Amino acid sequence: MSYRIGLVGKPSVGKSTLFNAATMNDVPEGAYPFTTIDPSVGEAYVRTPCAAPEFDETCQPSVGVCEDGTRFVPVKLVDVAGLVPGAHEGRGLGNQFLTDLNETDVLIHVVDFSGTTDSEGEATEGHDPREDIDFLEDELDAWYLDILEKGVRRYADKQVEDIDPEDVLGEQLSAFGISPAAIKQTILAIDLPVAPLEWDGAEKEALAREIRKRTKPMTIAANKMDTPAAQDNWDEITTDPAYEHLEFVPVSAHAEKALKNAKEQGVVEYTPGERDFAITTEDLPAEQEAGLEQIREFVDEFDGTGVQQVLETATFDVLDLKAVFPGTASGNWTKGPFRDCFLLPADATAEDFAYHLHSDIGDGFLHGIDCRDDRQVGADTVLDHRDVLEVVSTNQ
Ligand SMILES: Nc1nc2c(ncn2[C@@H]2O[C@H](COP(=O)(O)OP(=O)(O)OP(=O)(O)O)[C@@H](O)[C@H]2O)c(=O)[nH]1
Repeated sequence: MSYRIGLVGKPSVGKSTLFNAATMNDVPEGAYPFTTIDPSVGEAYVRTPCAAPEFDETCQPSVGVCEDGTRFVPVKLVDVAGLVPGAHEGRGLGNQFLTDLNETDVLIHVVDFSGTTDSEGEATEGHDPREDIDFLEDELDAWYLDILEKGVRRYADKQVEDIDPEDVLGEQLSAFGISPAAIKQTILAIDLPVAPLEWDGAEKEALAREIRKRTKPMTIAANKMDTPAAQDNWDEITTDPAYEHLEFVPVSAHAEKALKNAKEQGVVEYTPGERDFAITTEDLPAEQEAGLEQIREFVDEFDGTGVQQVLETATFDVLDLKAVFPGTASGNWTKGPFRDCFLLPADATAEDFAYHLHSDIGDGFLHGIDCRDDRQVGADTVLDHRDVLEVVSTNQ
């Protein structure tokens, strides 16, 4: 399976610019594992240092690319259109928006930090980006609360059946991809009794918010950081204790798009995510050169355009995934070295990895081999980021 990162945000914050910049990659034709039919789903990449050089191998990626020892691992990026602003007028979030949202594993909320778009996406000045951050969180919480309350009512009706509360709530909340066990854990984590009929309004709200945070983790792309107003907002908001629970990444989607365009024209050499690029043409029009020099100042100050960085924050920090390479301890690569690199949950074990590679392995898993030191690895061993593992099974 491929993880899905959802891009959300009100109109005119730069969602399309970010989506296009992130999915516009010069990956060789045919390397795509799927063809894009839905224009709102694209392939983006997250970077991880390739393991092949440590093994004196030249990798042959089956998907994505490897540039100068940096592996670009595919993730799906979904432009979740239709965030309806103006909930204060009672409109709330659109149904399609909510349906699409449920298909994502993590969200990047694109926020216009320049404050030049109002809550409806119309041009303005001095709009406080905090309003947009609060709006989305509050709306999502209200949606979760609504479904949680339905679950509590169902539990009240079913009480005579001697059924566990988490099972009833789990069924009601199943679209959010949370198991009954995880619901119980969440209830206990915020010190509530596992007794829904005892919860008051504030307690239900707190639980809905906690379930939302766990099932729809979010990072903020502070976009349009190439403007002075955005930089002032950045200083204020990222030091505001009310927003400590969120990760913020400074982004200029514009700069990334411009660099990718220039790369496509053969005007610059640029590896996505790098804090530098080289102009390779001598007779650039003065205007374009000045534009690129402005971008150079930005990427130097902010350590890149932020587009790669926000994808990687969502993947590795917020969703807490790790990249694992299938390997061979003997050095006999039947299909070419280091073809694959997979993203797995933080708690994935050697056995989980075996199932990921061979869904038909059944109970044939014997053990793994850590290819760096040839050590045998048991089924329950939790893997580390960038492990290189051979799977040994009875099927071989
Ligand atoms: N200064 C600056 N402007 C940007 C940046 N990214 C996007 N913009 C501008 O913001 C405006 C809106 O960008 P879009 O990408 O169309 O925004 P959107 O969120 O997709 O808007 P909708 O399609 O209406 O949902 C355009 O004028 C962009 O050029 C950025 O990083 N910096």
